[in-house]
Amino acid sequence: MASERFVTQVPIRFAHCDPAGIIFFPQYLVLFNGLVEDWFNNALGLSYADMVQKDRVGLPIVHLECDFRTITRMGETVALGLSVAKLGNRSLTLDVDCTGPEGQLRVTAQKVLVFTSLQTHQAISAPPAIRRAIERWLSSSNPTENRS
Ligand SMILES: CC(C)(COP(=O)(O)OP(=O)(O)OC[C@H]1O[C@@H](n2cnc3c(N)ncnc32)[C@H](O)[C@@H]1OP(=O)(O)O)[C@@H](O)C(=O)NCCC(=O)NCCSC(=O)c1cc(O)c2ccccc2c1O
Repeated sequence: MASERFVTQVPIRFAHCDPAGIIFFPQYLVLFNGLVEDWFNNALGLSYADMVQKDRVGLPIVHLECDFRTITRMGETVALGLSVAKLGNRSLTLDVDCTGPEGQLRVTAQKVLVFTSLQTHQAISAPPAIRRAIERWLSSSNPTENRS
């Protein structure tokens, strides 16, 4: 699939870290979930809150692979990046990563998300408006740097 990429800068705070001042590993998963929300809101032009609260569409994770390569410390600002590996029928596979201020790769991960009905908690086809927005973003020529 196309290699369009969404990037956002995130300050690493006290609450992200263990007593050693190093980011605690589950926090990466929280940050990567926020990255998906930011991608919806700021790159796809879709409100993630509306998807969940109005449309009652869920996007739970069903598969995760993660490599932790270098530590990240409190006080650093890191870049979180996202690209679409595969847009399936009911699933969306995303490659996400975290890089340090000097561009060192800290974490790489691949996650598979599934569109669900929040009424039934069963898988559903990707809603057409979401599919169209992702396809439009994939075919656009400029990588998105989130500046919010
Ligand atoms: C999500 C499920 C209900 C899916 O059930 P099932 O796997 O039976 O569905 P299908 O067989 O139809 O498959 C759909 C689709 O997904 C692909 N797939 C399924 N499993 C995997 C896998 N392990 N690895 C790779 N791919 C998989 C499959 O190939 C199909 O792809 P197509 O593109 O071909 O259609 C069920 O799996 C389930 O309920 N799982 C538990 C999910 C869970 O509890 N996750 C962890 C916590 S939830 C969470 O973190 C979460 C995060 C959010 O951001 C949310 C946002 C909004 C609402 C809720 C959120 C949320 O709960």
